[in-house]
Amino acid sequence: MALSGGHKDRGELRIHESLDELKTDLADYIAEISEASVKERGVFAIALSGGSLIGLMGKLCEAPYNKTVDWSKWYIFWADERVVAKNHADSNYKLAKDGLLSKVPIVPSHVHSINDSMSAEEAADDYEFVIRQLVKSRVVNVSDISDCPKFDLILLGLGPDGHVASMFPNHSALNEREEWVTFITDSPKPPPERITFTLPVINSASNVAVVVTGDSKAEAVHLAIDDVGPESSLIPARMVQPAKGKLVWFLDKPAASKLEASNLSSK
Ligand SMILES: O=C(O)[C@H](O)[C@@H](O)[C@H](O)[C@H](O)COP(=O)(O)O
Repeated sequence: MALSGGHKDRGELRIHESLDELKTDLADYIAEISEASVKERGVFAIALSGGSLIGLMGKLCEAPYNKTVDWSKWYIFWADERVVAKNHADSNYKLAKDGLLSKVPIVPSHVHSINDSMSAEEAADDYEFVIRQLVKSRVVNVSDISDCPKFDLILLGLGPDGHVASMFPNHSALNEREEWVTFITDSPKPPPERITFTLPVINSASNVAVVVTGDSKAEAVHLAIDDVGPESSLIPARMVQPAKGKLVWFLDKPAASKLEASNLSSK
């Protein structure tokens, strides 16, 4: 790793020399959390996002991870999903299936994608219901400080506008405190209809990783992590603050290029 660092409440920063190095570090990190969760709870509940994340997780399909990870214990969820058919090019489920899930021995019944035959509102309610049943049976752990689900790991990408999952700047979805899963019909990033985990769910996870590459994200990374004053408080990624869990940023050098040096140290 080129640089690492941390910020008092913005988590651990891992800045990588190359995409290859980032991909290896990300695969190691996910494999370690999977192993620890299976040891502690017998299962591993992971929530994915869309975008470049799935490609950056690609090493998990290769040796040694394809053989060493206990795939039979994985339960897959989506932190956000586009409300389109599962075989549509915009589907985050399809992206993950083609890029990851079809290449490793995950149990098909452990893959919890949204119901794609419903409206966005119905799909959000239905997905929350599914998660509630799995919290009851403890496939998904429960938070000890709220009634929220406590996913073992939630993986997020970051948009150039600072969005995470499908929570966009200045959108009312950011204020949702009751629901676990909400919906939007006016996403500024197409397609417009999406469902998304809410901040209470993201911030109840045991581990949250935000995976960001490329210089188009440098300003959003700076606003999400550095102490830059009031304008940054509206950045959705800055609202990712796990209450008791651990937050880690996986960055490449271009994405980290606007970070203040005081948060970093060479490795
Ligand atoms: O469904 C989505 O659109 C995503 O879940 C979204 O939140 C994504 O993670 C970011 O937009 C980053 O996407 P990129 O990594 O492709 O820029």
